[in-house]
Amino acid sequence: MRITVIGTGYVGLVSGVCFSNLGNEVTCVDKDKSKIDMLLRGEVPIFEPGLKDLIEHNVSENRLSFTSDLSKSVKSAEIIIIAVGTPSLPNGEANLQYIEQAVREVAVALNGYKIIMTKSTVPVGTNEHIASIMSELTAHNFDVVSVPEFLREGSAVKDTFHPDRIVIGVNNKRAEQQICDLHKPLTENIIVTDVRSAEMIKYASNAFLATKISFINEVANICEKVGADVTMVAKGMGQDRRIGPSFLSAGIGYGGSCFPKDTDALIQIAGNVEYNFKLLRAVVEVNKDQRFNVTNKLMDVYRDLKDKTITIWGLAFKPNTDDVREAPSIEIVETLVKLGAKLKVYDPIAMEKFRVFSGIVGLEYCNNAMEAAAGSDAICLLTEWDEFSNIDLQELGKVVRTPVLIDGRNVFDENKLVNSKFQYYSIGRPHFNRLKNAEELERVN
Ligand SMILES: NC(=O)C1=CN([C@@H]2O[C@H](COP(=O)(O)OP(=O)(O)OC[C@H]3O[C@@H](n4cnc5c(N)ncnc54)[C@H](O)[C@@H]3O)[C@@H](O)[C@H]2O)C=CC1
Ligand SMILES: O=C(O)[C@H]1O[C@H](OP(=O)(O)OP(=O)(O)OC[C@H]2O[C@@H](n3ccc(=O)[nH]c3=O)[C@H](O)[C@@H]2O)[C@H](O)[C@@H](O)[C@@H]1O
Repeated sequence: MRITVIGTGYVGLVSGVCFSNLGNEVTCVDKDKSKIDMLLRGEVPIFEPGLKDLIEHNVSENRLSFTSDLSKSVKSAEIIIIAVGTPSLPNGEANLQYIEQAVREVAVALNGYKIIMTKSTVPVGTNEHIASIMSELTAHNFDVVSVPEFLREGSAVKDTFHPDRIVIGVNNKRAEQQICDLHKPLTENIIVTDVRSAEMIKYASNAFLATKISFINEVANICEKVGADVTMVAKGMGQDRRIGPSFLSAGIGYGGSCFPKDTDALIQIAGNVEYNFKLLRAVVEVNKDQRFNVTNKLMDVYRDLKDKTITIWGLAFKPNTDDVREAPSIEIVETLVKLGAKLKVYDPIAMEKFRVFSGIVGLEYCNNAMEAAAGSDAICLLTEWDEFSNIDLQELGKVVRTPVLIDGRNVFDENKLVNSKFQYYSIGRPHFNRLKNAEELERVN
């Protein structure tokens, strides 16, 4: 098959690599020329484990190429994959301007029957809207198919090559056959639905995962008050096959380019048909509050943060990515700056993106975890990079000014902390919170 992928973000690049690796001839297109120039130079605009090698391999086999010439690329393709962004509008609704623009450009370039396969996350009814834009601008035949993407950043390559399932929303048998054939080498678990159901499956899946996270975070907050350990609670719950163990890690809440925007969008989709999605509204509200768990604990220890040196370990919204979109770190750092703290920050790969994206000034960016901790009055761990969980706590204890460790992701276990001098606070594990305030800290130091 000859395939054109429009958009070289996570979804576009990883799909492009996947389909070329399966033997198809794939061209990835982006209107952002700087991204295409980088890709042509052999650089990858995003950090994603395994992606660079796969791109190199498929380019060298002449199955994968990059261009900013959408029209030419569309003309030579049989399948056009739409993978452009669908960010939030101020009211939470999905902004479809990039989709509409891309579709218009595709329609104008059409030179015969093609399948338009939408991988971007789009509200229910959007693929019908895409078909109507196409019909207005071209006399050629086409089919529009919804194939929502379920990859996670940080494990995008693995998720794409070994998906739990593929959902194909399609209203036409000929297109169904071609798109099923395209995906068959990846899994036998292909679920064919109507287009609207496929669009809904994507939002419902993300909303359900976000619900699990907010649920366990609320349980964690209660655990702190009743003296239970949320990690034990999650383990005990997760062994029930009806519940499952995943997405029950309590912490500082979910971030990223998708859960926050997709939960907001689903609330709006419901609102547009006069349905108040009360449960999902609560999920979003719980998530917005949860990030302040870290700053609240810091305030419990110090009451006043003026002139205190606070270390931030981790800026990315999750490990193994440099993505900081909607990362809880942004609001936490902003809050601490407002409270007068002096901040030393470190992330293994997301610092440059954080600097540009957050626009927060006056931070000291450090070269490694130890350097960031030197002279610190408290370390706040916000992203569970291995570099942090593997740190030598004895050495760490020697470089900090005051040994306070606030673990927003519950990465340290009790055994590791026993012989360290750290006052350790985590999420939903109250028996770990060994000391309560600055006076007590001064007494032990
Ligand atoms: N990032 C992720 O992990 C996942 C994202 N999704 C969904 O996939 C979609 C894409 O997300 P990302 O890959 O994160 O995108 P992104 O926002 O990182 O990149 C989108 C790219 O599309 C390009 N673009 C926009 N309009 C264009 C046009 N007319 N012609 C050519 N290029 C154009 C932009 O320049 C940009 O490089 C979104 O709807 C998102 O919700 C779904 C699953 C996972
Ligand atoms: O639509 C999307 O873009 C994608 O959104 C998520 O993927 P992603 O945002 O890349 O990463 P996740 O691993 O889901 O993590 C999202 C956030 O939830 C947090 N999280 C996750 C799991 C958990 O138990 N607890 C928790 O706080 C993470 O720290 C992170 O901030 C979904 O998992 C993907 O299936 C989906 O395709």
